[in-house]
Amino acid sequence: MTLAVKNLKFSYRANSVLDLAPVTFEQGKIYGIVGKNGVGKTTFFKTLTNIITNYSGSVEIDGNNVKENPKLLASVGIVLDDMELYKNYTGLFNMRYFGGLRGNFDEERALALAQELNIHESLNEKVASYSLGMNKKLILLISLMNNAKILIFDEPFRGLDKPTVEWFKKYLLGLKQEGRMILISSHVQEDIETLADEVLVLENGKFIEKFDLKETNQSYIYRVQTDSPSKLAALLETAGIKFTSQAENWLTFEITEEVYRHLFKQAVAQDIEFYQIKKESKFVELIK
Ligand SMILES: Nc1ncnc2c1ncn2[C@@H]1O[C@H](COP(=O)(O)OP(=O)(O)OP(=O)(O)O)[C@@H](O)[C@H]1O
Repeated sequence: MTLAVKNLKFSYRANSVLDLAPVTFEQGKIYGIVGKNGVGKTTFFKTLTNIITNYSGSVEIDGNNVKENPKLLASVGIVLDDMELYKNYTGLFNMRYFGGLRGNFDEERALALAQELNIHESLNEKVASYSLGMNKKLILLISLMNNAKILIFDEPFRGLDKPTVEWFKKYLLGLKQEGRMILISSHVQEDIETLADEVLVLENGKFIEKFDLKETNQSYIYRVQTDSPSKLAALLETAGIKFTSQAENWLTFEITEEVYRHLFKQAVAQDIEFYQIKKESKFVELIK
């Protein structure tokens, strides 16, 4: 299964938000969609799922146009931050209602998932009485319960407690193994780094960079605070590695893990002490 976006353009009145070159997403992969606040990540997800339809260009699932064939969205699950549930009804009502819209609702599976998410005991209470986290869990449950082949998550971890985030990350990796396609946005670098196979950086309406996080020889940005900045600088210069120096004896440079290991050994041999080491994927620089 593929999800293809072809020359998608969208504006909120005079505010042009998306103007994308063609891009294709494949099954069995997790894609991180990242960018600064307000660049259009949520808008992008809304265009993929017919929440916004007045765009030009096309969104296609296996070559079929989603705007013209909304039934294709039966294979798509989505979680958006501003998603509204029926607050004056119970969690169970919402689960059955949204499940029924799909036509392939498996209540047993949904209840098992509710148990894993630890909201099964609250399903008979009105959603209005739910905490923010419980509300988010119910939205997650609704997106996951239909066995969707394509899953879209806009900031899915916001509002969840740590154990649920850990559970959910493992669950997502399991879904990927099963061959689902997952698109996820998060402002938390670590979430993207631990989950995504590929990261697409959105800026000025376009995906300006794509990073393959599974590439074995990728380089990272290292920041090291050391007791001997001049000795470390000399080491880096000898190795032909460009670096910049910052206040408080921090040095920043971009190298692969293998080169870093070698550099670290050399530093130890020369009695250079590293007080603090920070390692970041390159996409992080683009969204600061
Ligand atoms: N309903 C709307 N009407 C008009 N403009 C909107 C609307 N929703 C979003 N926008 C604007 O569209 C742009 C993209 O917003 P969007 O919410 O898609 O960004 P985002 O990347 O998801 O942001 P964040 O990281 O803050 O969640 C912003 O300039 C925003 O102000």
